[in-house]
Amino acid sequence: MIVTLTANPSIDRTVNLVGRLERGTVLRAAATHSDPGGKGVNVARALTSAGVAAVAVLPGNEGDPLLTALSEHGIEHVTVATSGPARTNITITEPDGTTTKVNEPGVVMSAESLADLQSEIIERGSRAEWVVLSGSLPPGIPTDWYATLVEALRSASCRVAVDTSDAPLLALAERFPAAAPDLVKPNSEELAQLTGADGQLLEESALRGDPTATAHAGRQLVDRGVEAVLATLGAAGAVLVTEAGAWWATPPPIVARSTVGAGDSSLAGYLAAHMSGATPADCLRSAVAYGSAAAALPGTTLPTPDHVDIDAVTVTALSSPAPDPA
Ligand SMILES: Nc1ncnc2c1ncn2[C@@H]1O[C@H](COP(=O)(O)OP(=O)(O)OP(=O)(O)O)[C@@H](O)[C@H]1O
Ligand SMILES: O=P(O)(O)OC[C@@]1(O)O[C@H](CO)[C@@H](O)[C@@H]1O
Repeated sequence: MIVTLTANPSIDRTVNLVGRLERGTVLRAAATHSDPGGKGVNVARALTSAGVAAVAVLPGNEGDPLLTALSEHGIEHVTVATSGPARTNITITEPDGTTTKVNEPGVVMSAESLADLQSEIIERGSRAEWVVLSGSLPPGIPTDWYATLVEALRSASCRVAVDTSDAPLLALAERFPAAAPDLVKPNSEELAQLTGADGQLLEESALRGDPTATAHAGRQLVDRGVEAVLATLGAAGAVLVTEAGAWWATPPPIVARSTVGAGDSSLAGYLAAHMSGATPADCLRSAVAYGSAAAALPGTTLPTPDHVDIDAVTVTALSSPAPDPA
């Protein structure tokens, strides 16, 4: 069983524009649709479609449209009461595929709801193979909460994966190695936040065929206690770094329609393969296959195994980046 935590879930409202996004004008939408969202929710959705048992833990009150949508999608979920309905995050897509996203801050979480959420995760973590801590933290949650959770889950037998950004990510890294997870899934920007690298350069050099800088940045985190770093690089695929080595996987050519949820699908693909006992290289292959399948789908539509072409992904072993002399 995989338990995902989404402290800041959302309804993802996608608006497909007829033309280009022009600031300060009235724009016409060709179509709109809504999906249940939030990073951990997306991971649980993709895992469920892949036939891997998953439960999404999130704040939410009975009658919240997000919970109704989760039930309609057949996603197992557990909620703790909170102070209001889930936020709505807006995705605006233009006909050429350009995507603009506006995320609300989320519902303020009381100390009581936070304590309930923490107990739920720790209790469920003690019976799970993996706990996945994903996404931003809503107002009311201390920025170092993920660090606290990772440390609290140390005594449980589960593995812990974290996918977050900005202050919660930096607060987690400040408490490495005590709070170093089994897996982190930064994108290029997040890897840059953690290591001081230039995120755009990491992606650009991988796109030109050289992922070495990403492997070196990932190695810095392994040296600080993280067991595996799955660094996703958009169209350039992803790099996996562990103590044992580093690998780069590139996706098949696709027409990207919406990358929203691509990172979450990558994480789900990695975990689904890991649960089946796959090698690190094959976990990476599955991550990139799921990520690129998601990027080819509209809005926050997540891939099912039918969308995923594992064999179309190319995996290359990289010469192992040396440990940081510092
Ligand atoms: N343009 C693209 N072409 C092919 N694959 C892509 C493209 N964009 C993303 N992907 C796939 O999706 C994975 C995750 O993408 P990315 O690095 O953008 O994650 P992210 O920033 O975490 O995504 P999210 O928007 O979900 O937060 C990549 O590793 C790759 O497999
Ligand atoms: O605001 P956060 O928590 O950082 O990200 C939330 C979000 O953008 O992440 C998912 C895609 O990864 C979407 O479903 C959701 O809207």
